[in-house]
Amino acid sequence: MNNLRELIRVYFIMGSPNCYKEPKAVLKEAIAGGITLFQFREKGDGALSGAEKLTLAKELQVICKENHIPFIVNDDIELAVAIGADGVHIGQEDGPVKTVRERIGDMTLGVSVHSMEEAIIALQNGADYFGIGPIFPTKTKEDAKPSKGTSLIETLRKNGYTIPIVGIGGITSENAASVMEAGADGVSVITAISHAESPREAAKAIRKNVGE
Ligand SMILES: Cc1ncsc1CCOP(=O)(O)O
Ligand SMILES: C=C1C=NC(C)=NC1=N
Ligand SMILES: [Mg+2]
Repeated sequence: MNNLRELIRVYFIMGSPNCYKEPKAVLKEAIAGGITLFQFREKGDGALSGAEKLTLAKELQVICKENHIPFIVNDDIELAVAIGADGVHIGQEDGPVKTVRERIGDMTLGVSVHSMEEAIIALQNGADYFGIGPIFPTKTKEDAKPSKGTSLIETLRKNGYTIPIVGIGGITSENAASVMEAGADGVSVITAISHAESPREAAKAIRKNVGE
């Protein structure tokens, strides 16, 4: 994916457990509201698996394709390769970055990092962007580490790391600007959009506050 730094500006992440309404409808509304990138993250209580997960992934991928929004898959490398996703996002527990990079070729590779050490190793092994968080408290990821604010983003930038960075965790239209001011290139959001009365209005409000 080219111009990844711009693409991660309003990075919506969602799976069926995060939606009150039909996931397809939520995604269409979020796209109408101005998200710039989408990640399919089918995880947590009630998450689909097997054929149902594959079907939903393909349905959401079609919606993204029709709207020229790149489609990223969380965790499930084999799914990403099988459907020709634009990229994958992995956490520290999803295996060595090097192994994943060898498996996916030049697909975009996002890595969650929680420390300078993890960031340096991920960068050396081929990460294209970092997901850093939780920035603010979140209930969405039950095994999330404690929220640590924007300190790691600021430290990376102070030390001259220019890799694209997206903040994640408890981000809303109210606090999104502070994540950008800390040096992030974008914000990743799940429930502020997926639980909104109007996902379109929620995405629009976030987009407005992170700059066009
Ligand atoms: C996947 C993930 N990683 C760190 S926090 C988080 C959940 C973010 O969800 P929300 O935007 O609803 O706080
Ligand atoms: C845990 C995560 C952190 N960051 C991003 C962008 N996606 C994730 N799934
Ligand atoms: Mg993971």
